[in-house]
Amino acid sequence: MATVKIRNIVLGEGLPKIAVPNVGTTEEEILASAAKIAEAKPDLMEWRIDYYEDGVKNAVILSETAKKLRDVVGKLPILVTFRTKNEGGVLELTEDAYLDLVETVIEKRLGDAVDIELFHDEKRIDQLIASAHNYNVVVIMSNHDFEKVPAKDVIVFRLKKMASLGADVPKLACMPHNADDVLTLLEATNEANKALPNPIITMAMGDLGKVSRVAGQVFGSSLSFGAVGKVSAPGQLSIEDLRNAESYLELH
Ligand SMILES: O=C1C[C@@](O)(C(=O)O)C[C@@H](O)[C@@H]1O
Repeated sequence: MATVKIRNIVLGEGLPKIAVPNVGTTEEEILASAAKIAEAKPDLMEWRIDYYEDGVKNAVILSETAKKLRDVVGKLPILVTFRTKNEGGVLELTEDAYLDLVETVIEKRLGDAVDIELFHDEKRIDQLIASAHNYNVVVIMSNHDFEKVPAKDVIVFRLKKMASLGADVPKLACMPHNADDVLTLLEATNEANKALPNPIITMAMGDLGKVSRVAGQVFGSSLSFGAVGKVSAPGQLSIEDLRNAESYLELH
């Protein structure tokens, strides 16, 4: 399997990596959470900029905060994510505003990796992926269904589609309502992981989905999101629980 390097971490090799979301809403909160997150030593910090309205509205403010954030976390890899409202995010943006914001994140190199959602204008997505690669920014492409778990073939299709568009790491999160739904997500993960050269990331959300967040080694998800303080999605475990579960379940 091909691996993907984000600064000093390698996705698709060894234990699934742990990302902690930073959901601060002001610069002060963002920097304070970053200090706590860095102290907990995850593999990566996800900066959820949809929580940071002032920064989303003003690229200068966003860049200034990004510089301070880098000083606080040192070498810790940073994934910058604007999650749209349709896919579980906090702020509403027009299609163009979303795509322009992602472009700013890439061209100002606000992080080492960027989240780009699959379901947007394909031409712009193509350009953004090309630009990210020019700027040496890793592309984690994502899709979220907060209502349900799509059919297995749909999940596999979406993950393959992301890879075919040039994403480095395809990612999908969905909401199960019963055990069958969780199995569907896990089966799709196993199938996509075998079919694709890319490391992938999947999770079922909510309490039912928790088991999927610790099952990456078995079914093929290369990263799991754990919380330091506030969660950014339902069912996220604390970083301590996630770390303990991963080492307990380690394959030898
Ligand atoms: O895509 C994801 C996954 C996630 O939704 C989760 O369920 O852990 C959390 C988000 O912050 C992140 O962008």
